[in-house]
Amino acid sequence: MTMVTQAAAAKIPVVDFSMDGMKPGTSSWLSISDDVCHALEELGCFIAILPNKLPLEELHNSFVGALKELLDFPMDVKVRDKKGAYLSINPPHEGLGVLNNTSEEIQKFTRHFWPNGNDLFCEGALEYAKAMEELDQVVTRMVFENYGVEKYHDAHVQSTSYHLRFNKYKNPKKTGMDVGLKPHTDNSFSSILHQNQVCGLEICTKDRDWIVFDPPPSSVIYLAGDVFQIWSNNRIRPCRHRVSLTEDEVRFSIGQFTYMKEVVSIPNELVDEDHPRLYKPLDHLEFFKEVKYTDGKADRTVHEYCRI
Ligand SMILES: O=C(O)CCC(=O)C(=O)O
Ligand SMILES: [Fe+2]
Repeated sequence: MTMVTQAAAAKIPVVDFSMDGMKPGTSSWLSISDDVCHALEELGCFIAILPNKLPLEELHNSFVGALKELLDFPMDVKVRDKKGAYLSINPPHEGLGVLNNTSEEIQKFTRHFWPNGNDLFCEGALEYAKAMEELDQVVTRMVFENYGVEKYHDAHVQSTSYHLRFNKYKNPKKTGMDVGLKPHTDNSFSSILHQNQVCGLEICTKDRDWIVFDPPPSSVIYLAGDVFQIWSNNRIRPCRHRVSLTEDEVRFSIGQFTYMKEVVSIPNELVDEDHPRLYKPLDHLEFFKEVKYTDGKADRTVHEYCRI
């Protein structure tokens, strides 16, 4: 295993979205756009400090606090009529997903577990999902603008579907297992992760060092997935990450993953002599129909699927 480094040279960039008056076209917007693009090209991720309007502290006391109760439901409740939404990728890991996190789906998901309702969970999840959706749209807009292809951004937003997943990792001291998730990149366009107070997410640098995600207050981590790389014709680096369980505690995390409903094609503006077209247009949903999983491992990557 490679060393986990916390050296000052290998830090995850922090981008602050909480500044007042950050509007498209302003100098702070442009400078943040540069930071976002640079971080996604170099490391495939950055830490985002969220706008103050999202009361993350409160959400921790309500919605994040309910994750324990959620993942403690008996297995038959967790798997029942939630096709594909229950998932155990590695023995210490369990995840439950809302496959299309519209408010209707989040309400349906809540009623499945709490037939008499659970407003704290449902409203917290809705508020969280909305804030992550907004963050994703700001980030993709910044990248599209930075590459001079902002005219495609509205269509991109229209084509995006958002999925939530609530993850639990059992206590490693109790199970004797410390690998939460093996190293991987996500087959999403983008992923946004948030965790309870238990660390464990690690990011792989270009030099193959692993850096621990130790979040500052009010923050999440934004990760580029495989499809972001494909869309950008290899400019954006998909973030390689893993989960190592080192603390004597149960770990919870929340992921929001974006998938594209329409075919993803590389914008012509991003193809030139220095950047020949590397990928065929990708039907992301078709990919998910064709890919086969064994023990949580896919039989092909999105890259293999659409590489020219
Ligand atoms: O739990 C985490 O922090 C990471 C989750 C993750 O990498 C995934 O669900 O793909
Ligand atoms: Fe992941």
